[in-house]
Amino acid sequence: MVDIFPENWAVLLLGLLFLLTLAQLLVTYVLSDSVTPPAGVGLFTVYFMATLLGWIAFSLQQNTGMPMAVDVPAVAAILNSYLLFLAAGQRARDPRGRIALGIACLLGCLSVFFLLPKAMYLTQSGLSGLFFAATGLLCGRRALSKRNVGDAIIAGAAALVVVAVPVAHYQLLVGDDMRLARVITFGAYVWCFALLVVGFLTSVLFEYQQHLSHLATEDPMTGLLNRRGLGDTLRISLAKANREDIETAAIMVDIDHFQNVNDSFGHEAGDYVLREVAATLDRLSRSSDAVARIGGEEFVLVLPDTDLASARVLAERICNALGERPLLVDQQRIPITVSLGVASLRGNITLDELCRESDRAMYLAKRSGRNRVASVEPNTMHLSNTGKVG
Ligand SMILES: Nc1nc2c(ncn2[C@@H]2O[C@H](COP(=O)(O)OP(=O)(O)OP(=O)(O)O)[C@@H](O)[C@H]2O)c(=O)[nH]1
Repeated sequence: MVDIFPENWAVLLLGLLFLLTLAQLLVTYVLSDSVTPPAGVGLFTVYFMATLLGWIAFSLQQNTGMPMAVDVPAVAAILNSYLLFLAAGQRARDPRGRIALGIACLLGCLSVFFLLPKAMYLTQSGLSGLFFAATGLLCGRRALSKRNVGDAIIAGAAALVVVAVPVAHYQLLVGDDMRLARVITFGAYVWCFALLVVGFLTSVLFEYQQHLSHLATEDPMTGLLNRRGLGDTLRISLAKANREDIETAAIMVDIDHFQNVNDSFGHEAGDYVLREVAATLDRLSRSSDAVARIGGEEFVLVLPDTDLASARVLAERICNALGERPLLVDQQRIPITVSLGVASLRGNITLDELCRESDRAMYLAKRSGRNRVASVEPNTMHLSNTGKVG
């Protein structure tokens, strides 16, 4: 037990923790430059830096016997564990408990001026255990909701301290062994800190990887699928449709004279129109349909297990919903209409074929005056007579 007493380990551990913190800071620095920096990255960075300073104060006190007017390491431990709770709350976007635990933290820090060492130790480790328990709850919940293993590691690290504190208190209060109590909490803090660094890095990198895979399959402006995402989403349902000879329909949607919107109202208004159209398509389609933006002002809906007549009904509904009243952007009314092409295929079909056929129908709608629905069946074409002149 002597070997792991703080006096012997502090300097060695300090080096290890310093390296871990450096690695964490490096990754944080790289990721914080991205458009959407990871949630809580600022407070977690402050926590890691502050904890390192706390370790330095601790090893100075232990190894040099430097006299300190107040128990600085104890205050640092209370403040740092509260900081960790704040960082976890920021990452989980859950501010609950900040004020109540903040008051507890303040009282704990002030108690350093009038408590004797034993009572001070119990107060400090008790409060730290409380803040770590709250951190563990926040990160555990986030790990479940986001399915992020990094948050689970952070929760596990916090649980280590939560378990160690009552064991240490027992050794002190029942066994009257202050030295053993301190060894237990010290060991738990060190392992916890190392696990926290690993957990935070894992959590952030895991999230970053998810973000990259979204970027590859999602249109960032509208939040709809992009071409690749559409292919990924439909792989299974198209394979099923081919195997069971089920009909699949597609609706190609193209905004009419969109260039005029950009020229007359500006690109920002144009982007707004794209987002509004995307939202309407998303709202009017079923959850089993796949909606994607596959070009500048071109969208496609793929409707599994849907025949041509049903797909036309949806297309007419979209045409009417978008054309019935102008969009309001910055007090300006922007009238828009769309041309829609509907196709339905069965047999051994591919996404490319569905897009090609619905595109053919959409061009028929454009050529026939826009703001209408046209459909194609193999070798046959139908033009909507419900389209309105915009
Ligand atoms: N604001 C904005 N405009 C875009 C975006 N992508 C493409 N565009 C614009 O969309 C317009 C497409 O113009 P065209 O292909 O000529 O089509 P159109 O003016 O809609 O004419 P028709 O399709 O024939 O009715 C161009 O002006 C592009 O600059 C985008 O992400 N944002």
